[in-house]
Amino acid sequence: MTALGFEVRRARTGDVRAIKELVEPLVQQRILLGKELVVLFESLQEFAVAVDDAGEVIGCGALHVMWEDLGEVRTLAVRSDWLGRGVGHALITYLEYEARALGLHRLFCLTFEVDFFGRHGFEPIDDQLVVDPDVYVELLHSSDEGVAEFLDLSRVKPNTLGNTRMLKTL
Ligand SMILES: CC(=O)SCCNC(=O)CCNC(=O)[C@H](O)C(C)(C)COP(=O)(O)OP(=O)(O)OC[C@H]1O[C@@H](n2cnc3c(N)ncnc32)[C@H](O)[C@@H]1OP(=O)(O)O
Repeated sequence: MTALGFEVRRARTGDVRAIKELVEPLVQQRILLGKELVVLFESLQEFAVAVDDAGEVIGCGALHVMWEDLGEVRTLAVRSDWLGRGVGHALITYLEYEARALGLHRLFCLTFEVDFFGRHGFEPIDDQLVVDPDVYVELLHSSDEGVAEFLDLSRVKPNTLGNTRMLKTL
């Protein structure tokens, strides 16, 4: 038994289907960007999961490296029966630790959960460009949809409507 009834650990291949199941309703509500199973397997090393004492996945979150100093928190979700019990806090704490270990100094997120991220030190950045113009041009070469959202490209605008762009300095 763990003290809080759950623990956060690096994700394993055996967690991927549970992650997909956990995020699917949020994808349907357009809260999270949808990812096919193959994409989840391919980005497995980015993921952390929260598991209850029975080993069931009750939360997930991912850290995507975008540039030398810049990363993004992605796909943070907690199962509805576990909300408000510190699982989200534990996941974001884990991802921030990983970010620092990787040498990142800034974390971006695009979210409706402004209060939650605000309490964890993220601040809204509106339309502010947070990378130098030369880095912006480099990032345009990325085929990643999340990076396109970060760059606020017009083709992804339907995905980002109503979300708040936030940044935290680590
Ligand atoms: C970048 C992106 O991924 S954006 C997408 C973000 N995710 C979503 O929008 C999906 C839907 N939302 C969720 O899944 C969740 O609401 C999350 C992930 C945002 C937060 O997860 P939760 O596990 O509920 O967060 P957590 O329990 O840590 O904090 C929520 C509240 O519980 C309280 N809480 C209760 N117990 C604890 C505890 N032991 N430790 C910390 N906080 C606790 C917190 O104080 C907080 O209260 P507050 O909101 O009044 O400040």
